[in-house]
Amino acid sequence: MVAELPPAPAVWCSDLHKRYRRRTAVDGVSLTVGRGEVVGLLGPNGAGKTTVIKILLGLVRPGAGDVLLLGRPARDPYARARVGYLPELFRYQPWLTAAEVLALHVRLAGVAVPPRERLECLAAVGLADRAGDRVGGFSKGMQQRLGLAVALVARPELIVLDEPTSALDPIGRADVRDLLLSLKDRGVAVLLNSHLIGEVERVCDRVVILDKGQVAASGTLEELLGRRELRLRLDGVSAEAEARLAAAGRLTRSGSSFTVTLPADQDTTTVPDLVADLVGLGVRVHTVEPVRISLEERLLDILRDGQSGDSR
Ligand SMILES: Nc1ncnc2c1ncn2[C@@H]1O[C@H](COP(=O)(O)OP(=O)(O)OP(=O)(O)O)[C@@H](O)[C@H]1O
Repeated sequence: MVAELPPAPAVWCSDLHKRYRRRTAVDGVSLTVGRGEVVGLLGPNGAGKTTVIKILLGLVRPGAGDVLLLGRPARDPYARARVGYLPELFRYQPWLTAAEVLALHVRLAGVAVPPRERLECLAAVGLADRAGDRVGGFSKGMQQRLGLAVALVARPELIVLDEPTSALDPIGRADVRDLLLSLKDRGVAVLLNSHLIGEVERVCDRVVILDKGQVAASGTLEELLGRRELRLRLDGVSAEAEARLAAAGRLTRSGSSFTVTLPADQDTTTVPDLVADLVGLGVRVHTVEPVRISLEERLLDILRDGQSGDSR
């Protein structure tokens, strides 16, 4: 009976609060990260993202609220051993080699990870040829790559990454994106705090937007970005074809340019069906361009709305 229960979410927290003296850092945050889900935490400087992460990991004690990691209290050693963490401010023992740092973290996690697998982990973050070099001689970006390897090495079920690409060059950022996608494929849950919205938009299943210590919005990208527009450039549009376009969604026209605002419940066949019908009605279709509001635009809208309604 128990075996049939679905596994507990990777992260579950409810109504977290944290004050530093008179400053409220976190003000009633609840969120979950499902198994194998990649969730992005977004928000302006000082929104409370790092504080939430530290509460989740048991590094900061909340004033109120409950946390479960992998179904267990955050301080439970079982849960801790299965969580990989890259802190925002990272520093590793400068006198150790990269391989020794990983060996140390594997020992701390109490997991048997053979040296070959540890090397693969260094290779995954682009440090294969630096395994024997001391960390003290690493650039900042290389130390951040090592931090990612530390977060990955003990076969975690959940990885929490606080600004994992802040020191990385564009190739490093692309590597991290690929890494996150491969973790997702392996069913590892990821909580990602990043200011790089494009990065979040590419890899995250869901996004939680924090502002002034509260959840300002959350949902899948579809839910948050909502309606999609389709821009078409067409010739030979009869009244019947125009009616077909209008049936697909709200229609505006400027000469040969048509814009259809598609409803939220459209599926993968909506656009190809529309194009096939238009061609069938004798329309010549020059371009079909789906346009979606970007996460950055949506984030700015949400934060500006919060400011205009703000009395604090
Ligand atoms: N150790 C601390 N002592 C006092 N205040 C703190 C401490 N840590 C965080 N704060 C305050 O809590 C608030 C939230 O900070 P936090 O670091 O969680 O924000 P953040 O969203 O991660 O910001 P950023 O994007 O700049 O990293 C800020 O007002 C900050 O000044």
